[in-house]
Amino acid sequence: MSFLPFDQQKPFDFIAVGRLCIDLNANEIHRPMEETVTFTKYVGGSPANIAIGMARLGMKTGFIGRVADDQMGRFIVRYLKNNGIDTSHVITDKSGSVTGLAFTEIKSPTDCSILMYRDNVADLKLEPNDIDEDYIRRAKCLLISGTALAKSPSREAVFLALDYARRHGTVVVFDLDYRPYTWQSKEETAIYYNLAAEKCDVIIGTREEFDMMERFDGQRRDDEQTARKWFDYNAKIVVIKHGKDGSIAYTKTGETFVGTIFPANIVKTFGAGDSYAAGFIYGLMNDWPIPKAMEYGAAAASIVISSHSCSDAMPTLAQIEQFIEQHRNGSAARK
Ligand SMILES: Nc1ncnc2c1ncn2[C@@H]1O[C@H](COP(=O)(O)OP(=O)(O)O)[C@@H](O)[C@H]1O
Ligand SMILES: O=C(O)C[C@@H](O)[C@H](O)C(=O)COP(=O)(O)O
Repeated sequence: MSFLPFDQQKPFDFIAVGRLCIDLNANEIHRPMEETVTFTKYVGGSPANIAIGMARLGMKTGFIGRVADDQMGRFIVRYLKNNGIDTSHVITDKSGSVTGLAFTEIKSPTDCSILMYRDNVADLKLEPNDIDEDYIRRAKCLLISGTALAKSPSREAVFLALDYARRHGTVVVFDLDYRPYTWQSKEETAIYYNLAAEKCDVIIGTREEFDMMERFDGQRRDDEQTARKWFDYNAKIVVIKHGKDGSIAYTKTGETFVGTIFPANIVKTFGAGDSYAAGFIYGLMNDWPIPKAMEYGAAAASIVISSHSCSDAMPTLAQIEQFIEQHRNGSAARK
């Protein structure tokens, strides 16, 4: 059964809007940042990672965003192009902004953190004028990520993209992607996340991210109550991720699907959510049953957390299928 109206006539499968950054992942793992001296540079930023994941899975993918007018910005654009991603709407910001950097600290397979350098970053300079209505009209699916709502003018640009998507029947997926350090206040964060979520068809987030959105609601919701809230707006599917405890998906039509995980030789925990999103959205776009989409998301996540990078480790379809085959009895999504 089809949950979402992906318009097969549209030439682009997937367009992401928002953050294009750099990850600098510690080479000397299992030690604190203070003792780390070398890093490997990768393209990063949650929506960039998801777009790369979708392109690796064979989807015709584009990106709307701003990069700094520097070597890092050019590195990002080149990497996207090399991965077959359309960069016609990736704008070089000329205001003197810089590329956002995420230094990743890998203290142990379960104790990882990210040190972000995000002052005056190019990605948050995205303007409403950068949002091309026709480009969004030509996409089956638009991905927005919450961090792009943290500041103007990027915030207004995202809301405009949302309006264009709704006007033209482009399915909108919201990856909550909550990064506290990008925001000024808890109130502001919850307000803008909720305003955006009202307009989205699919909402994907961790329990903690949904808790942040519900902070001022005066009631504590369980996963099902959280999902139901969004079905009164535009959502058809809500996915709540629980790290190593898997994920749970709810549909507006009343189904619940529990997704378990695959084994992983964990190098670091970040990248799980982005790779899960790519595998899951790919499945939705192919009209698969939701448990199968969740299985591909979980497999992609295990592959990425078993690797050093997020973007560069995004698997192809063949890699996911081979991985699932190898771990056939290790995971299942059940109704
Ligand atoms: N330790 C783990 N082992 C195997 N799979 C994991 C592990 N942690 C996360 N995953 C997979 O990645 C998905 C998303 O992870 P989660 O940590 O909840 O998201 P995020 O990275 O956005 O915080 C999970 O639902 C699960 O499928
Ligand atoms: O999103 C960023 O700016 C950093 C990412 O590239 C990073 O590697 C990461 O945190 C991935 O996020 P996750 O998939 O939600 O763990």
